[in-house]
Amino acid sequence: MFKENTTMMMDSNPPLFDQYEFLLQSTAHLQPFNNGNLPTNSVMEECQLPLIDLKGLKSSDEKERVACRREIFEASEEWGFFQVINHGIHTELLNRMNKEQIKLFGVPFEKKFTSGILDNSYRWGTPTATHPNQFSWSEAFHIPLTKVSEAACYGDFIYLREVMEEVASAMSKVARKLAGVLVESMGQRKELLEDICDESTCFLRLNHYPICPFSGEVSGLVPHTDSDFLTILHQDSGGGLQVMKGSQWLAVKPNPQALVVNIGDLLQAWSNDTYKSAKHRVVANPMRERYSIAYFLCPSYHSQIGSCREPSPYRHFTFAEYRKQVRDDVEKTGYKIGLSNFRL
Ligand SMILES: O=C(O)CCC(=O)C(=O)O
Ligand SMILES: [Fe+2]
Repeated sequence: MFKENTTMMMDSNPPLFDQYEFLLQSTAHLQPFNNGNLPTNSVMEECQLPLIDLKGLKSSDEKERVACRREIFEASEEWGFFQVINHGIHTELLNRMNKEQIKLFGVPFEKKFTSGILDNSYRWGTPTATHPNQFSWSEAFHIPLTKVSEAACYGDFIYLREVMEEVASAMSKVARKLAGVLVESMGQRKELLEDICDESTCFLRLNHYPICPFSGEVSGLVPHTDSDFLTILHQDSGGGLQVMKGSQWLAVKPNPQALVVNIGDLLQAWSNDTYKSAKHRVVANPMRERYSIAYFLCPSYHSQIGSCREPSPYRHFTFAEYRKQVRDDVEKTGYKIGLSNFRL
């Protein structure tokens, strides 16, 4: 196990350059193809996502409660993405998390890779990429919620454990509250959500996007939709997150008071496509690194993902089936196909 007092070292970043170069060389004979995924350096309008004040949900005035629920519904229907303020998570906690995250990613690469820290959940680059435009210039830890409290996962990062526990619990509350509103808005009982959501499959993802010298050609995180019910994201102030609306990429303007919320594939399926699981990506940055933390609200593996109203546009499937299909597709093609594989 490693020591927390390791100073920030030049070799903390993974060898993204080598992996990317290798991909470039091994695909040099192929026709270049642009499937619309390539990032762009061109100046893009920053969009203000719908900004929802969650204090409305607690209002003693029923009209205000209804109006807030409607805003959540409409943003999920129109955008699949929104920001929330007065979400109940202290800025001070998020700042502490950010500091611990910087320390964690500052550990030498070899240690992150081999020490087994955070349940062996360290990932970097894109090992499944078969083409440079499938490559993500980033590193991450994906920690199942069931492991967040386990002292053995942290080595000497004792303080990180404390902060992660607090963040996981706070983000979980926000995620469940919002998903509950959305489930009720599609005419379902919110207890159904409580029954099928399970700590063993929910997870936290800590993302780090190192400075990238190829920022015009490669993404920080390739375009994707999330394979969950709903995601809560805290990003730093540097920007870089982009959302697909219609057929256009829009840059999300960071708001230091707000958390970003996005609908995942499973709520899109359950709502018969009323809610949108919108594609999003992170552009790479040649000047500054970026950190974010995401909480993914997921059902237990055996849960059936059905439909709020028959006929459903999708065949019913379990979360385990969905995960397996996504993994198989990525391994075979380099891409996630996602919900369209399940469309009837
Ligand atoms: O870092 C971000 O802003 C986005 C992260 C994300 O989309 C993910 O982890 O699924
Ligand atoms: Fe995502």
